Amino acid sequence: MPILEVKDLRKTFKSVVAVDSISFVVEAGEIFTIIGPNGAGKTTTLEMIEGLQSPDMGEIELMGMNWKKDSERIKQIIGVQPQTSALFDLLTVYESLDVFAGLYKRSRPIDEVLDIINLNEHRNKRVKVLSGGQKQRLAIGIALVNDPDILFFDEPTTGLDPQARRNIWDIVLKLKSLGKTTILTTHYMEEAEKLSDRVCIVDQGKIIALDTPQNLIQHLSNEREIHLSFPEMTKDAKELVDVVKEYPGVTKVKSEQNTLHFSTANPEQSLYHLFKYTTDNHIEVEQIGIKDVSLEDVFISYTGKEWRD
Ligand SMILES: Nc1ncnc2c1ncn2[C@@H]1O[C@H](COP(=O)(O)OP(=O)(O)OP(=O)(O)O)[C@@H](O)[C@H]1O
Repeated sequence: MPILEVKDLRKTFKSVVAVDSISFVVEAGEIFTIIGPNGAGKTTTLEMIEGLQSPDMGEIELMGMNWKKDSERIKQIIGVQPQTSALFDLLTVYESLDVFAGLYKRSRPIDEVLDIINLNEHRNKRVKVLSGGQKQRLAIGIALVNDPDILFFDEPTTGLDPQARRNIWDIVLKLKSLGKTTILTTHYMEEAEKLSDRVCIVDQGKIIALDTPQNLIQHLSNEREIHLSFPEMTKDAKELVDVVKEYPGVTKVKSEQNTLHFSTANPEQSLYHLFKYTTDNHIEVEQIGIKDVSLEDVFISYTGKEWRD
């Protein structure tokens, strides 16, 4: 059952079209990620759904309700992670959650929230002494105090180190196991790929692709990047550059130090020929690597632009 439906959403700021006819449906229980480069329109889209900005055009339905008629009821069923800069430095972790819990009719016990965000042992610490990752977890906790059905996290891991980022991923997955629906934005392709049930890639205010990470990757061409390194670059190994160039579907062949790199649209066939050649010619191979296709490649293929975190 769809828990959120967004239809033809549009928002402009003077001459800037921030969001340009965006439509999608999110099913209950999904982790739905909106990913895109800086200025793509992620935050504006999220804030319109959260009721913080009003669209110029389009419709938003949250569990069959809309902001014009049902704003008080919608506020009870959604959870929005505040910016960490909006936290109160002098309150403790527990007090911060307690203050926000007081704003709602429905609530989840604060001890349970502390368990979910893994901050139980820091419950009596003041916000100002928390690390960046702990502050983000507290901000997620604030989104949970009213036990909402739908959660919105805007770039919850930006600026965090890899471990702190993984801690946030664990929380998002825990929330999924509790039956919550999460809509998040991110700059990080790896995050979108690991966490999401479906990914919505946006660029310049428009959706350029929307599907499961697996489908997005599979629909891309079969092309793979392969590299082969040798203990030493013998004459035979050097000649491989010219040999590999002739294989069907092979492009971008180059050799760097002791490694041969190439792309191929026929990975199985190219590897078969390559191994036969190295065996027949007694060329010793040290290491072989095949780069997985990632969401980053999907972005590049749709937009023709490089992806930058
Ligand atoms: N209040 C505003 N006034 C004027 N322009 C705005 C405003 N908010 C957003 N924009 C512009 O709208 C476009 C989309 O911005 P938005 O913040 O939604 O992108 P984003 O994908 O969230 O980017 P980032 O990853 O940098 O946060 C950008 O060109 C931005 O400069």
